[in-house]
Amino acid sequence: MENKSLNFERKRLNAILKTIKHKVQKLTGYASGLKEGIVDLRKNFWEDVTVNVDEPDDIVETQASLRQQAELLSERERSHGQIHRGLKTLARLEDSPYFGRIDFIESGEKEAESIYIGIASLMDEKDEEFLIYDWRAPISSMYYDYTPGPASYKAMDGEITGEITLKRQFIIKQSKLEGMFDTGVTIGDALLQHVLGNNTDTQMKSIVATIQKEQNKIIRNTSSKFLIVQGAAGSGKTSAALQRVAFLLYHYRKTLGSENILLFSPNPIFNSYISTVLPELGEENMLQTTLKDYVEDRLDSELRLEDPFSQMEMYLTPEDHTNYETDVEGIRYKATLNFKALIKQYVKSLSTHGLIFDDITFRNRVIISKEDIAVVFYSMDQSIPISNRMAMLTESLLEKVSRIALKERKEDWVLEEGELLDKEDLLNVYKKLQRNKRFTDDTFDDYDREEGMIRKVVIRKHFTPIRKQVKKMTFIDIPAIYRQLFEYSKDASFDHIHLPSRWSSICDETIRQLDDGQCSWADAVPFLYLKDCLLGRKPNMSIKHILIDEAQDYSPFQFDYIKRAFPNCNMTILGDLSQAIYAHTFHEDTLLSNHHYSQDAFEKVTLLKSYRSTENIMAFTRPIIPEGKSIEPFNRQGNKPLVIKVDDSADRYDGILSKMNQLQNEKKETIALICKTMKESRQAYDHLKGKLPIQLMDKETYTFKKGFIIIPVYLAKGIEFDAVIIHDASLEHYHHETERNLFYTACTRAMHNLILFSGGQVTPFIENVPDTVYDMVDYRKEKESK
Ligand SMILES: Nc1ncnc2c1ncn2[C@@H]1O[C@H](COP(=O)(O)OP(=O)(O)OP(=O)(O)O)[C@@H](O)[C@H]1O
Repeated sequence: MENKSLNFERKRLNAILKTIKHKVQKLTGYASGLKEGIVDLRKNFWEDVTVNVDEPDDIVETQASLRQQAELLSERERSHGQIHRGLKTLARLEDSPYFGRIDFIESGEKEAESIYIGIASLMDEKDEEFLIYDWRAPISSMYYDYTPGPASYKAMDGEITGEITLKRQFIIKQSKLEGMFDTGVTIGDALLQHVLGNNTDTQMKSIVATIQKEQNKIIRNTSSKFLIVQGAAGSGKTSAALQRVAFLLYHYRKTLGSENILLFSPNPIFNSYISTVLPELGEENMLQTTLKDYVEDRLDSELRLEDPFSQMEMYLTPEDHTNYETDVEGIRYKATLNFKALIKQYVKSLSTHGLIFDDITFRNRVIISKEDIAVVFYSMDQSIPISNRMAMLTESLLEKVSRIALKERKEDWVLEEGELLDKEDLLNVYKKLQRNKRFTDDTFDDYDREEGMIRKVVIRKHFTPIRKQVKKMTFIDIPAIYRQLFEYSKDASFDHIHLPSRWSSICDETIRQLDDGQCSWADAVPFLYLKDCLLGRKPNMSIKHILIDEAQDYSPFQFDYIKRAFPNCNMTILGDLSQAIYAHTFHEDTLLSNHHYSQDAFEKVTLLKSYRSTENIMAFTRPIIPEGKSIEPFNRQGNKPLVIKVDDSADRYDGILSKMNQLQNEKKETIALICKTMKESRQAYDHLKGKLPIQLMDKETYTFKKGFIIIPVYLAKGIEFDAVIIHDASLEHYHHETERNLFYTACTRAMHNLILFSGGQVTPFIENVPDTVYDMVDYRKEKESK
């Protein structure tokens, strides 16, 4: 019976491959014909256009003829593009045409239809029947949602019900059927075991063939404006998010393109880590940014922006900082909506007084003084919002600048400078004169006119940049206004706004940094918020969907800012509270909390099953966090985690070196030594660099290679490795409650092996881990016994 099915599927696969080959041949034929046509059309473009500009009628005709020719060309180019994309899809299908099959009898019908599911649809040669359904098609959803038995799906014209009589999975690689499983449970363990048992890569893979039911809900959700996903480490949040992008691009293909979707990712390495998933699915990548890049773009280099990772280093190395408590309290407070309320209150006060302007200068001379600007601003109707008054002020300053420019044109220096005009400018002046000459024969007039034109050119050259600056509203000194906020609130108290206990010192420190031209990461979004309140802001309308990964690390203020910047967007927000590692997220209200969405349609999905790590590793990591009990491991066995106690640094690096080599011999492809900070990573690198080919990852690293790497935990967010070695899991290193999530995040990066080195007593974070689930050895003793 089994052989019969296998033979049947082999035969069918061969038939499908034949169809694909035919289609490839046909399309390649079309493509080369079309290409020749395009080349010819481009070559002969002007020959086929009737160009005649003698009479107005002829000009209109010429324009029409040109337009027609251009349209013809672009239509052919479009078709060529489509064929090219079609060929690419066929090439992907040829490699692995489908991964699933369900046999479905629709209610009222007698016979089951076999539905084969792959990464794209394929029609038969007559274009009448689907040989393969795209995994995103409505009917395909049953594959992910149901076991054999009653099933239904939502079609265009309503709910279709029926029964699944067979559910089958295939492993097809390089056109060969390598495996086949009939499954009783949702996307059975066999295929998932197979996929997860493999080594990982430096690039994430799509999970299209093994999407789980709970993940499918996230991927296909089209009803919520805010979809919030709280998912355990390794539960497939990022994987589901990327599949979701592919789904949305398919579902809304007429209105949504990859350029309308923006993903906020935790760091640049992550950007490259996930960059191949969508192309693997035949889609273009969405736009990607980090919050740091997004913010930096908007700061206009007014201030030097601190890197979030420098803030992180500071947070994790209290011993290196004198004002540690104050700094951390400042970071936490500036992350809150309380601080936003304080800024709002401050902006209100600026409506009547207190705005700080800059002089507008020209040739080292003040042409409009800051005092005059303030007078104009504050003489406007105070009921008009500040940002609208700023727009009116800009208009009035532009007019004033034009008047000054006109006056300035008569000055002697203008003519002097006119003599120094470059050739091109002079040529333009003469050409213009020449054009005008047909109207006059008077050479005196010409002389005056030439001088006038030269003066105009000189003035325009000088005043264009001034006008540009005025339009950019650089006459408002935002850094000074932001600085003034701390003077304004330093010793004040407000009725409804809470201030932290060390507020006065926080203000002093912030003022010191701003005077130094520095904007701390904690101040970045508040600064931009103030800037927007004063200058107004054009919301981004081209982005229609935003995804925020590692969302637990965003502060409420940062999230609020993103929400306002993209008011029309739907959002998918994914995170794990147990992996919140930033100073501002510890014990703070993060954007995974429901109340951020009280006024908006939102839905929350919780993912509890985790797929990344073996069951043995999960038995070790789950007790580290309070919520660990509810996380369900996926049944996949491996080695027990190993804790190695070392006495000194020589033993530590000896041990790490030997474990790394051992893991490589066991064919582990990505082996990461994870440290708490960058400082620690550098020290480890200095010890190991000559001894094995190891890559040190820092905030400027955008990609990583297979083999050995050293990385601080915060840069490893979202990424995974075959084997993880924790550089120092001692009590001394991880004991603050604030470091628990960091330690958990580090351990949960491991897929197959987890080894922890500890000098002295081991971190108390593993005190709830039963000692049966891991091995502990003393490095020295073990070495001596060998
Ligand atoms: N349905 C699935 N089929 C196959 N593999 C899966 C599936 N879901 C998750 N995985 C695998 O589990 C691992 C973890 O997935 P992913 O990185 O998306 O999880 P995450 O929730 O974003 O993790 P973290 O929060 O720890 O960064 C990846 O190797 C991914 O391929």
